[in-house]
Amino acid sequence: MPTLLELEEIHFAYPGQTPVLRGASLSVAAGERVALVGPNGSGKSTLLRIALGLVLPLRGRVRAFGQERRHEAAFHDVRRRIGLVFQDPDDQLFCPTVAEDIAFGPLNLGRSRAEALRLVDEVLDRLALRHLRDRVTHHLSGGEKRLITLASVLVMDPEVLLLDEPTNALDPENEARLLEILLALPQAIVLVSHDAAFRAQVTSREVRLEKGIVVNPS
Ligand SMILES: Nc1ncnc2c1ncn2[C@@H]1O[C@H](COP(=O)(O)OP(=O)(O)OP(=O)(O)O)[C@@H](O)[C@H]1O
Repeated sequence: MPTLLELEEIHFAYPGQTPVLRGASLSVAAGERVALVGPNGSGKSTLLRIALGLVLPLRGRVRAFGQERRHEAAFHDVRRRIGLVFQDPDDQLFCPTVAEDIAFGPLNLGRSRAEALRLVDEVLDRLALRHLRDRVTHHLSGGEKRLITLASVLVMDPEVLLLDEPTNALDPENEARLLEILLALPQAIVLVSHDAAFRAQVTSREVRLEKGIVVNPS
């Protein structure tokens, strides 16, 4: 299977802080399901953000879909093809209504309003969330927001899904539904989750971020 995403020897420090990543490497092949684990604050979310160019590494290389990506412009294509479900839905949802939030990506890609709204309805039906379509986004519950962030990513039909604690705030029924949805998807997945049972069901390989580098558990 072709390698879709390759992070090589990534070094990163937030301004004024000790380095969080000190040579972390991770590669993801088409269709692969990888769990990224590690203690709180070990840099898992940071590594996902680096994959999309939301923060730029101090050293190291990001290769996506066969090309090295260094500058903001080179990441636009990456963000269309790799979808990140943020740990905090409030970082992702910013439109007045659910439908507008989900339509934002397709509209941004130049789809017509009618076409974007058709895609919104399609993804909401797929996730059994049609009843939330016209709700005010910031009035949704934590779990509902999380499911809508997933919808806003799936509507773009990305080739790779990066999921940062996707089960946070989900009740058992919605967690089971999320699991069913993920298992039915063809995409490669990188899953950050502290929930070992959920990881075991979704992923087939586990890597650990420890002291700034990715190690494979023995
Ligand atoms: N925007 C930021 N500015 C400064 N420091 C940050 C910022 N974002 C994260 N950090 C710090 O960088 C470190 C790594 O954070 P990160 O969120 O990547 O860890 P994580 O492994 O995803 O943690 P968790 O398991 O708690 O979600 C932490 O010490 C965090 O406090």
